Amino acid sequence: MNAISFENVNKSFHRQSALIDFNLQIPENTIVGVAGRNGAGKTTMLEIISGLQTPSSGRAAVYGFPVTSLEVQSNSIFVEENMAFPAHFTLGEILAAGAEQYTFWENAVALPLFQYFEFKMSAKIEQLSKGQKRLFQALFGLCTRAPLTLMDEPLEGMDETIRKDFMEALLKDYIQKPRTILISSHHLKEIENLLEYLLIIENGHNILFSSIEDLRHSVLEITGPIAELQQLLTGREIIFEEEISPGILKAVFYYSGSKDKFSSFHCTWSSISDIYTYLVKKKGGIRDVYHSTSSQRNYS
Ligand SMILES: Nc1ncnc2c1ncn2[C@@H]1O[C@H](COP(=O)(O)OP(=O)(O)OP(=O)(O)O)[C@@H](O)[C@H]1O
Repeated sequence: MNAISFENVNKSFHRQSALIDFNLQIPENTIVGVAGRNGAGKTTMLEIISGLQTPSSGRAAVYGFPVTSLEVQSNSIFVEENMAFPAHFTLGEILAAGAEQYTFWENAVALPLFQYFEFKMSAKIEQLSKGQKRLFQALFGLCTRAPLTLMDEPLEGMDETIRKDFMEALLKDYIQKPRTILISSHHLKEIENLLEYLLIIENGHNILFSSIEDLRHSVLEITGPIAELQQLLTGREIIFEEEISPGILKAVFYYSGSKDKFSSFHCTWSSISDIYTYLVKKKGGIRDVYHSTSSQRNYS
């Protein structure tokens, strides 16, 4: 069954389009990574699922229910930078409230987890550093074990060791209690081993939604003499190509067969984070900016 579906969703803020003809079906009980450049539309998509934003047109649903319905709201959690807790509560009181509010919360898991990360139950949210606050929000979201868990850049502000520990906790907790988790991040390389699916959003469009398993063997990087490669590449969907040295071409393209066919060339499957980079890469590069400014320099 699909946990989330978007049918032709458009969302604009005044004249700014954030999501355009957005279609998506996410199966239930999976961990999905949401990637995209700044301003791509990731937060807008998550806010629509959580009911914080309304589509300008089209339909978004969770298990077939409207996103703002009680069924959805009482079974989901949205972890994001502005996630607020009552300011006068201690951390211990916040956790007690979580245990009361969320059906699947288990103190036997939650309390040792907060203890491991050295949170003092007598402290208040305002006493936490920026990174500690983000960690507290993310752990709280994890401990709710809500059937639909949305996390918008939960790793931001956490130091490297905390990020690793948090991701390990997330994976272990998910194995104990499978649910649908969407996690947006600019650190795809760090989270890719957690993920079962990857969604890439570019300029408001869903440009890729695929299982990680399929993706690992779907994009080939091949390097060889241009004349020989050009023949092989005819008719293929090229994602990226560059003449890396005179007469030598590097090409990246979708391919679903055995790579043995290309064994006379240097040929590898693209990693998940490289596929992402190729798909969202701007034409040219920062090198071109400097090249054009130096050639336009006028000293007169
Ligand atoms: N409240 C708003 N008012 C006006 N424009 C908005 C608003 N929220 C988002 N936008 C615009 O919608 C587009 C998508 O923004 P969104 O925050 O969804 O991107 P994002 O992928 O989460 O970006 P980032 O990685 O930088 O957080 C951007 O062009 C942004 O300027």
